[in-house]
Amino acid sequence: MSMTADGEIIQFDNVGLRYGTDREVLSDLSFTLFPGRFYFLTGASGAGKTSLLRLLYLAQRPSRGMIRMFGTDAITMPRSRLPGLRRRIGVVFQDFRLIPHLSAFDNVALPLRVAGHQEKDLVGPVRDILDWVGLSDRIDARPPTLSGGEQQRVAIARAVIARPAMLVADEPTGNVDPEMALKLMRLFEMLNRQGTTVVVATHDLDLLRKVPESLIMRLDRGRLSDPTGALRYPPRKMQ
Ligand SMILES: Nc1ncnc2c1ncn2[C@@H]1O[C@H](COP(=O)(O)OP(=O)(O)OP(=O)(O)O)[C@@H](O)[C@H]1O
Repeated sequence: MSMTADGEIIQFDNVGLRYGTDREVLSDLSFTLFPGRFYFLTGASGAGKTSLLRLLYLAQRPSRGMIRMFGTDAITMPRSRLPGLRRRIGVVFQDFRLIPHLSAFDNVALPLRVAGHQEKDLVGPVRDILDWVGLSDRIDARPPTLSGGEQQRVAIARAVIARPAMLVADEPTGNVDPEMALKLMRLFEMLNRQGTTVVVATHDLDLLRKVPESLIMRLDRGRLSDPTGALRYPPRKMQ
């Protein structure tokens, strides 16, 4: 049974974001994300997708409004709680952001080492997850020697090695070919079926059709709409 099986995982209430003194790039965002669901965030370039994801993975504070995450008020909580909360969120970027001089193994092991896991305890899980993304024969390879699709699979393995409750991906298929994009979506779907809440930002509308059970959030110049009712969808019954 997942720790987050009940209630909401994330709640935004009247959230706004401006950078410096410019106009707001996100306005009046009120929505709830429920555990175990698969969300797409769509919208034109500049609509604010990356900004919203940065709020979701706690890389950015909003200028106004309330954000609750995993039952904690993310705005008023002491800063010392931030790392603990962040550890429950895995992040995948369009440009992979792997550490080039570390092997695939060491890139994936990093979150566990940072969290203080013993070497003897992490070798098995890291090998298993690299096997799961289909890279058991590239464990010692450094990122610059891997293809885009291989690098993105290392990045996905790194994002989920610590078993996050939520996986956030910002245009994860932007730098891979359509066939690999489909494979990556299948990995996200598999994680979702195991209970991970998934949020994928993309402007690729074809991708949305690849995950029929997904819920769609649309950003238009910083404002959200929900063509499929994603924002008020009830939690899926846990089996
Ligand atoms: N650090 C920043 N400082 C100032 N303005 C920013 C900053 N980051 C983003 N913006 C502005 O905020 C708006 C939304 O940008 P954001 O990157 O969130 O959109 P996006 O939907 O992800 O776009 P894209 O698909 O092109 O990446 C844009 O007008 C952008 O110029």
